[in-house]
Amino acid sequence: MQKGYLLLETGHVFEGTLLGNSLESTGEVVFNTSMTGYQEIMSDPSYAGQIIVFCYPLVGNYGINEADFESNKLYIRGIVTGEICVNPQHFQMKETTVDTLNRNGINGLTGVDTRQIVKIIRKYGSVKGKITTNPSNVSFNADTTFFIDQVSTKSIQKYSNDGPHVVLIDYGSKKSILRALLNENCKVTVVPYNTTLVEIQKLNPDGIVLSNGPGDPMALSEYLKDIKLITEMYPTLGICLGHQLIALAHGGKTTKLPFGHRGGNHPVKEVETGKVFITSQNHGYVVDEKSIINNQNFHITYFNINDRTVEGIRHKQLPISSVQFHPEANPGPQDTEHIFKKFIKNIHQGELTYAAQ
Ligand SMILES: NC(=O)CC[C@H](N)C(=O)O
Repeated sequence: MQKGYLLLETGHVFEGTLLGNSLESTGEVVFNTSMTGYQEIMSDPSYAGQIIVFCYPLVGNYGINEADFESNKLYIRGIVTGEICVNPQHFQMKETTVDTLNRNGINGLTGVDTRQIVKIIRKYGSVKGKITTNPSNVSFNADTTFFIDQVSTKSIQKYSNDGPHVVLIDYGSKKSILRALLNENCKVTVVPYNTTLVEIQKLNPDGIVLSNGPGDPMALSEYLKDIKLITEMYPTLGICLGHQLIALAHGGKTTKLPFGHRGGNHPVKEVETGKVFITSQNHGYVVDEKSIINNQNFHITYFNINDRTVEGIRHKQLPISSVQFHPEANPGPQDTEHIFKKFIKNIHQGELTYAAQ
């Protein structure tokens, strides 16, 4: 058992026990309020470069299995827990959480009052932090890594099926998005984030999905022109980062939330029906409300009940829609699975819309 520390750029220091076999790592410290789903959270590529503080006091009690990974590799910079279970039990379990951290060279710290860290992040906003063995090492270098390059697929991946052909643009897509599309019988082609408009046209898709992904959506500004054209050619669904990119491509704006939404119980209201859905979320940026209200072509379809931020938008004429939350769930509620069904319906109706132009 080695002593370790979480140092925050606010000057706060937390002492705990080091997990994993990497001795030092730095990243944006974010908290997740989900009570379960640590495996999906740790393997969600949208967390690339971040240190995840789990609010739920115990992590690891049902181990890690083969089925629930959201990516093949872990891209996080570390986890911080109140308690870690070193002797988990579950019939599907293949390894412990600490085994997974070690296998991926990821750092961790346990035995820390994570509620205190959450209070600090809520007070100061998003903060940088460091997991280290040396509590006096308080320098924080600016991290300008472009993570999408690391998390996106390097080559085109094809999945055959009988339904409509969907091109999934991979900015660090969770596996659950692919699973949800295959579940809807879609033939899916996963393409790298920098695939050009012409290359996508050659694939002859029936619809496009823009995936989730890490970092500031503005880091992809050079691709916005192509994204706008693609969305105007094919029925499109954007999820999380994909949603932010659609908004930006069509003249909207994004801003950074003080400490983000990360958890499995975020209530969103559907404007059209007044229905409330409980959603799975993981984002630090958000589409600016005014920039959509002032946009002639888009309207807001969902908003967050806790802070009234934008949770979904739709084009007024074309079948382009996007959501900030995660309809693919995992972890978290599956209440918004119907978003995928609506998208497939849009694809069929979209054929008519585009043919009429
Ligand atoms: N899950 C996501 O796609 C996150 C989108 C973006 N990186 C954000 O933090 O807002």
